[in-house]
Amino acid sequence: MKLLEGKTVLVTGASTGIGRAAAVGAAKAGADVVINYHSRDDEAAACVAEIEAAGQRGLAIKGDVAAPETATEFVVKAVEAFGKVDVMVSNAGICPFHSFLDMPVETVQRTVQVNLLGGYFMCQAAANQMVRQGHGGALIAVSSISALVGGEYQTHYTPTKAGLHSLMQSTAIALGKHGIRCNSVLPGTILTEINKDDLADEAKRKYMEARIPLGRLGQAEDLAGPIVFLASDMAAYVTGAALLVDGGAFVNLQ
Ligand SMILES: NC(=O)C1=CN([C@@H]2O[C@H](COP(=O)(O)OP(=O)(O)OC[C@H]3O[C@@H](n4cnc5c(N)ncnc54)[C@H](O)[C@@H]3O)[C@@H](O)[C@H]2O)C=CC1
Ligand SMILES: C[C@H](O)[C@@H]1OC(=O)[C@H](O)[C@@H]1O
Repeated sequence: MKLLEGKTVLVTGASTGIGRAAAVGAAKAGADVVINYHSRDDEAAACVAEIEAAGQRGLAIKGDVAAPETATEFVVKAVEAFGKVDVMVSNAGICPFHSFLDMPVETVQRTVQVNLLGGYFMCQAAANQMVRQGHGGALIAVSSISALVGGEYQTHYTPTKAGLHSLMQSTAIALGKHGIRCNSVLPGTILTEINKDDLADEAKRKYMEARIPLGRLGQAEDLAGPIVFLASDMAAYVTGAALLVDGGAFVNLQ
């Protein structure tokens, strides 16, 4: 029996990067998968094709996670299509690198709305559905190593990642009585579109690589296993936890 057989997994921001790897990983582990995506119809369709190639049902629903109604609609459409929601992977996020002293108000507001409030509304909508269903579930937030450390050009971003980590701790308490487990993954530096421009700087990329005991930057697929694990019954007694997936970067002080 596959780890996620019989489960319906929802993933936000899944047309690219970590979200897509999580969606495809969940399908390979036997889940039907519904993805949220913001704008890239072609990439969303390609993700659904990968889910179907793994032998599972897939569905893509467009929407901006910053709008609370997107979360309600996402869950309603997932239930209409596949009957239930067992897992919510709240992954959608942005990181427009910018210096602190002249940070535009709109950049701060949008980053908080997408990363933190988007995650909040998605997890809340999924949890309400899970409570109605009455057989538990799992919420997984894609937080970051940046929940634990700072970034000079990420003063608007790192608080949202700390916020998601904190959200999973509080929802673990609020939802434990309903059998809903709440955990976060804390990726290190993973090569995706979100940091393509930042890591185009060869010196920065080499510096980041040199800080990682496992000797390489991460790939989106490195997150699939940890997310599938936390979604699965193998993690039945894991809640309120945060799993670093960073090649050892966080512990590498000297
Ligand atoms: N790449 C990295 O080094 C790390 C990434 N993360 C987090 O992982 C998550 C995924 O990012 P990546 O896969 O790295 O980059 P990515 O840019 O490939 O993925 C982000 C996804 O979120 C979607 N998205 C953005 N705004 C949205 C909105 N308003 N509504 C719906 N979807 C929206 C994008 O369309 C994209 O598919 C983000 O939350 C990011 O903060 C965390 C730690 C490290
Ligand atoms: C986008 C950044 O490269 C990435 O985002 C994170 O959360 C990591 O800590 C990296 O800074």
